[in-house]
Amino acid sequence: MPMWNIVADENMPLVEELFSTLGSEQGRNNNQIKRLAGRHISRKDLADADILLVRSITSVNRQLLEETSVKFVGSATIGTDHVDTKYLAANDIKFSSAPGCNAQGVAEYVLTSIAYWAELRDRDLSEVTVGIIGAGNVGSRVIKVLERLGIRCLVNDPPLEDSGDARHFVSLDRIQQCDVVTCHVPFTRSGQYATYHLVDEEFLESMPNNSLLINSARGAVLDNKAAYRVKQAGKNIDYILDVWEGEPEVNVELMAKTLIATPHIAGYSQEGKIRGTYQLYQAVNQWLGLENTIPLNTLLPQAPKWHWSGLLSGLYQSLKPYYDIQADDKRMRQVKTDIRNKFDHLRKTYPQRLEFLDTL
Ligand SMILES: NC(=O)c1ccc[n+]([C@@H]2O[C@H](COP(=O)([O-])OP(=O)(O)OC[C@H]3O[C@@H](n4cnc5c(N)ncnc54)[C@H](O)[C@@H]3O)[C@@H](O)[C@H]2O)c1
Ligand SMILES: O=C(O)[C@H](O)[C@H](O)COP(=O)(O)O
Repeated sequence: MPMWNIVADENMPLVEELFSTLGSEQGRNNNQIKRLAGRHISRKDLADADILLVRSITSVNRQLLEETSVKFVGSATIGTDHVDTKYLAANDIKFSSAPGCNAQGVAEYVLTSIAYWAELRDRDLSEVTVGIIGAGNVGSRVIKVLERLGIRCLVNDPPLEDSGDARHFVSLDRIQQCDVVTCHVPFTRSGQYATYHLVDEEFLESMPNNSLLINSARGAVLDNKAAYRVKQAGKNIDYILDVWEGEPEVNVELMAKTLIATPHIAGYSQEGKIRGTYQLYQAVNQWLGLENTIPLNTLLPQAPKWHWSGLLSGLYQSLKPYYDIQADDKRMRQVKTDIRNKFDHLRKTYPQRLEFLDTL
């Protein structure tokens, strides 16, 4: 008899290595692990499941979990907008996500994006100001990387500011005036700090000419239709977009107007995915009162690291051997038709990418 019935997204690495013998130190047998495509996990699949491990494409809610035996849900992601946490709490289902797991990958994506834009548009990064919206795990890391290179950053994060965080924050109006704006907020539809369409037509119109907007948070943080309209009306602004409103749908007209377009892979470093699964392994162990017998460092690849030189000129060319963001853009643009159905495939077959910045 298996000890635990586990259903896991097919795109999550190391689930077998970490979960199949979980509990075996207590004399229990192998657990049963069923791998499924995240977008198609159904209530039927979970009838006998104890543990459900998902990524961001599985909507976890009453519709999925009612009348199943699931007692633990883990999401190997930073974002949790696909999970109805209130429903889980009300039904005594333990929930855990993986805060910060792929923050480094996103920070490296943003750094490379800015370096690419600066090279293409002949901008001197020592004279550029970057506005960061959201200074949590990802935003803070972006700030650290940019400031270490001497790039000026301004930060907007009203929830942190209101909580008494001592860092210096600026208003959203001030962020709009920056040369580069990058979004690192969770997706929230309601409440005092809702981020739905936080970057709207008015915001984009207020940005200076020759500026850059990066969205690697969640698609609907940027009003995609407004972004298209603003560009179509002739505004001189560049977009680098990793996330899309209504994924796996992609607004192809907007995509045609982007400098870089990628299929929600900003955080897709190998290490980020491994950390995501590992954080769930830790959470399940804690839930069951078990020790973490497998150390994380035995699972992570040893990647070659980029040398911080402090030199801003030629930055993109020095980063490119470590992360080629143009290749990611090309993969997405090669999809000429029916991108909705090919979006998940692009993500599933994403080439291995390793983190190149050493400890910050
Ligand atoms: N593209 C990707 O591959 C990828 C990878 C990782 C995370 N993400 C997205 O990035 C988001 C941020 O990740 P994180 O780890 O930094 O999350 P986090 O929770 O650590 O930080 C989010 C920050 O945003 C702030 N915030 C909330 N509402 C705000 C508002 N209205 N205006 C300004 N700031 C606001 C919060 O106070 C917090 O400091 C995630 O929720 C996820 O949606 C995307
Ligand atoms: O929130 C996150 O952690 C990221 O958006 C994550 O990389 C999304 O990847 P997915 O779970 O869809 O594979």
